[in-house]
Amino acid sequence: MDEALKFTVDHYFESEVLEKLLSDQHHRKISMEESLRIDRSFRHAAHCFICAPLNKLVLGKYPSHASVLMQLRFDGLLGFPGGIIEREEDIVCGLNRELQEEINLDLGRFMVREADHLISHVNHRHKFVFHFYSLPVTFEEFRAIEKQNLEATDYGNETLGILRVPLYTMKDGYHGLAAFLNQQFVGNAKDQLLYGLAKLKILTPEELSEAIHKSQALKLTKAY
Ligand SMILES: O=c1[nH]cnc2c1ncn2[C@H]1C[C@H](O)[C@@H](COP(=O)(O)OP(=O)(O)O)O1
Repeated sequence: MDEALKFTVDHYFESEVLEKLLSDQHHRKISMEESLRIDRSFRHAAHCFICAPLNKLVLGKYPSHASVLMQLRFDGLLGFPGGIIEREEDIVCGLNRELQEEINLDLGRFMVREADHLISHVNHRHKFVFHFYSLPVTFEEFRAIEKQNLEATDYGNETLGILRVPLYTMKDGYHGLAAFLNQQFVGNAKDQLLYGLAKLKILTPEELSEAIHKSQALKLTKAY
């Protein structure tokens, strides 16, 4: 990523304005190096932002430029596929193992690598470090990943199905991404979603700010 964009994205996520909007104040950004030196009483978990480029008019009129995969968990919350890393396990190995278990990712074809790391957060209250990675694929590959999900070991138990994040905005300025942001997310998954969308240049910081503001301003008035 070029330095100018990196500054924009990081600056955006560290700005006081966004800090007030982020859903969970208990997650503090931490570098991968620092997280690996953290007290052994902390657990590590890793989750993955699987995305593909897309040029589609949803419902024939709302432009959408990417597909991003999330899942409905056993507890009714939305999150990304991934999970807890075993004590002696390498983080990327553990993440690939979890992806195989949760969404039946074909590891012969797709594999998350260390270079795909996006951001990590530490939560001192729960003694957890959360690592977030990306897996950019083509749209055809994304479709193949979606189709294989039904055969996952965890499907119907820990995970209740995958979904595509609505990245479009409908005529009323709310339904689509802004409304989606009012769903219930596990941990800091909502902030990870916003971060992934910005870092992979799927949406601009301005588009994200707009969606966040609309999600909060119109939450009560737009319910069906
Ligand atoms: O998508 C997520 N983003 C951030 N944190 C998440 C996400 N999904 C779950 N979590 C949290 C919840 C727990 O504190 C840990 C581990 O949960 P989970 O992924 O359910 O772990 P297992 O599959 O049981 O290994 O991460």
